[in-house]
Amino acid sequence: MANDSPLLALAAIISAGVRTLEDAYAQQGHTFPSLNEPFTGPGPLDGDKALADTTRLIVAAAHQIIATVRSPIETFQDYAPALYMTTSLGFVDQTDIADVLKEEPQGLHVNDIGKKINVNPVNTARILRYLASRHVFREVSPNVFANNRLSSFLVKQLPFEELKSKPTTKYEGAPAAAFVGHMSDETFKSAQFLPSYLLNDTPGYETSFNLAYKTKQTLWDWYNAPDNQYVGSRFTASMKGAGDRYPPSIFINGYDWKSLDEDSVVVDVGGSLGGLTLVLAKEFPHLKYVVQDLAPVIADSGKFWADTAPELISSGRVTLQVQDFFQPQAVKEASVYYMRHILHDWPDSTSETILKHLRAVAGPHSKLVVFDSLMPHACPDDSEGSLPPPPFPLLANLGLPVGGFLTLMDLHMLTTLNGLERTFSQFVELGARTGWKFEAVKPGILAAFVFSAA
Ligand SMILES: C[S@@+](CC[C@H](N)C(=O)[O-])C[C@H]1O[C@@H](n2cnc3c(N)ncnc32)[C@H](O)[C@@H]1O
Repeated sequence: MANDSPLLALAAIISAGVRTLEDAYAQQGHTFPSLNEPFTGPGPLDGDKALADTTRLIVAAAHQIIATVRSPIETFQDYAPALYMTTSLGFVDQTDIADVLKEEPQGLHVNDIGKKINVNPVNTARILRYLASRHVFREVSPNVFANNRLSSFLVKQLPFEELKSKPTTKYEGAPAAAFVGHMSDETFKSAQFLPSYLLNDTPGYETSFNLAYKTKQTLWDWYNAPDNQYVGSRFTASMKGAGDRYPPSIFINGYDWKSLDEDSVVVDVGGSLGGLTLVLAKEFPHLKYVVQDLAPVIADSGKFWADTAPELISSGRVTLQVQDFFQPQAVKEASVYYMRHILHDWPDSTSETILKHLRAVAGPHSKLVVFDSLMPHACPDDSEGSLPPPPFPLLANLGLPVGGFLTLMDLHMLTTLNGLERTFSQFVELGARTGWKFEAVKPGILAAFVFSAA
């Protein structure tokens, strides 16, 4: 019986999902994008929610089938040295190889690549072959490499050295490269210290990042130090890329913004450049928005708005404001204080301080809207906001594409900031401890929690 066999059931999920994808593309007169071709921008079906769900099921099943059929030793030979993926991608970022190959659709010999990036060609080939064997780049003939769909995503437009020497220049339009840089540089160094941090081998440090860099500064203060402006800007670009990945419907439907009166004031707490506010301001032009962040970020934000929607600044619809979470909140009795990817950056004690500052100035009708990941358990769970049970025999949190990503982000938060991705009850309890009453949650790839000040 096919469905009694986990392997056959996994294979069936994959083949049914692939059929759905192929049919959907065929109906639109397209073929599914080839891995061999460079990425040329979002495809016509990229925003289709049902197809995104199908893709997640395929990835979950494919990953689980590999874990099932592969011998355990081979799996650990893959998992334990995963650091070489990180370092190889970091090398590509620092040497601009994806940019070098951008104008070379037929590929370039490693001797020529080596000359252009000033690195020994034999070693360059070793890195590129490692990546090509994992579907990043393509070895089109011996020692000749070309961009493919994945590697072309790392094109930056500006060379690494130029980005580095102009601290205010961001990785514009290259969020994947910014993410790779952030992960392969300060994160990679910090993660090595995670076991030591957890075992408290070297007491007195708040995070693995602190231990790695022998600093007492938070990651935020460190980013804002004059010597680290480039890494800080890179992180901001990476954040914007992560934010832009989310379908706007999460934010538009996450709260009943339409119900707010004309000129109601809403505050993007820790809004970075203001990417989320831009989404909301376009959809709900009747509201007044305040984007708050630390001074260097608000300086970058000014440039972002000047480039993208200067009319919203000049009309006073959007205001940019320097505001530290840990100082009394300047905007009193706002209709909504909203925050995306903020609470996961901080441990409970600090998150409480942030929320109490907001509660102290909240009016009786103020709401708090928190957009953050909702951490699912890896086992079945019937708490509010939890995922619907997936098809047999997938992990309850779907493994790699959902639970895998969220647990990765959870460890990333722990490593760099001592933050955490929270479960449903952790969110509700955090609200209750700070005077914010849980009202509703809309689950999804990013959950929207609504709390009231009442
Ligand atoms: C993970 S990012 C999220 C940014 C934005 N909400 C988004 O979703 O794109 C966290 C933001 O918190 C800001 N931040 C960190 N410490 C802060 C503080 N003490 N006061 C105000 N903002 C702070 C950072 O500068 C950064 O922009």
